[in-house]
Amino acid sequence: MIEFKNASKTFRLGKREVNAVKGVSLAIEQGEIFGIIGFSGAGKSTLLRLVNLLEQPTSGAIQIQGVDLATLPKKELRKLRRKIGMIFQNFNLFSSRTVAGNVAYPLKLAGIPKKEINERVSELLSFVGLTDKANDYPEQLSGGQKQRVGIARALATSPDILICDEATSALDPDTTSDILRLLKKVNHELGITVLLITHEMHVIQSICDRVAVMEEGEVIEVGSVFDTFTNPKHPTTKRFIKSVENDLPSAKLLREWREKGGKRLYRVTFKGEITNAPVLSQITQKYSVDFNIVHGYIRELQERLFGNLLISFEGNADAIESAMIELQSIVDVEEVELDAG
Ligand SMILES: Nc1ncnc2c1ncn2[C@@H]1O[C@H](COP(=O)(O)OP(=O)(O)OP(=O)(O)O)[C@@H](O)[C@H]1O
Repeated sequence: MIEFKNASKTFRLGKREVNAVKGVSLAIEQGEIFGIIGFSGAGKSTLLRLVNLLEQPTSGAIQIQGVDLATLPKKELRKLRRKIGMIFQNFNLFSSRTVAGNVAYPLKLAGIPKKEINERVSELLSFVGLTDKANDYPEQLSGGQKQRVGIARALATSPDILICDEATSALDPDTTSDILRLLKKVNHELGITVLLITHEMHVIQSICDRVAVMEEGEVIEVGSVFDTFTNPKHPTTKRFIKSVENDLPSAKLLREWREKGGKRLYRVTFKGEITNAPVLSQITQKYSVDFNIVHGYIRELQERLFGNLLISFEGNADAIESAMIELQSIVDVEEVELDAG
């Protein structure tokens, strides 16, 4: 539905060129929540700004529902922009307008009659849970409430797409969760495609269906959130995942484990149904081997389970090897490289 076709954007600063977006090809499907993650300067904001032509691509194209934005006459482009709502990290509300006034603004611009505007505004404020704040001014609101106004305003013209530019980065963790829940509701109940950028992996983990990882203007990895979390390919993706999933014990815990005689550690990963099966106990019993879970977690990602456990085995070396071979035929097992320390 939103398609980047080999899109690039180069900024010229005097003699210097900044290649903010380099040959990005991505297709974002209608109705999905798609996240773009990257460190500061990776090119995320620039990529977003190409979607509503706030920036023109230097080369390549951006298509929405098959229409190349660059070919649209001004009037058509204005019409299309109304179908793309946008929310921002710093909310961008009009401080001189009330909550209702902010939400009404895009409807006024679109020339909607006053009575209709009033009805739509109260419907939107009820949707975002701010009915009682209609006559307040932005400065009287908390950050989370301001973002709710931003969302109501972005939804006013019934967009097909909602673009979120670091929408939760200025909010505390609880408020972030509330806003992410609201974005999920926007997607589920209104069928709106949500395209968000963030530098926080937990945002991707909590609401996205798919994720693209950006670095130095390029998309270096793209896939479902489940696949990306359970099988990240690029080192940068791995770094992002480490920020939410600590998959190694601390040096202190490892030292204690070694002091108790621990030598070899294996990472066993379970995906989906198998997470609920007693695989470990059955196989270790069969070969009379003991096992000890040193570290790990089991998570629900996109309604599927994913387990990542660090395990040490005790018993006869041949029996451990046989158990390991059988285990490897069912789940992923790899020995963890431990530094000498
Ligand atoms: N209007 C501009 N003129 C010149 N350079 C720009 C402009 N906008 C962005 N850049 C440069 O393009 C690169 C990508 O910036 P961009 O803001 O898209 O990254 P980002 O991933 O969104 O980072 P952040 O999270 O810090 O906003 C950076 O090097 C930035 O300095």
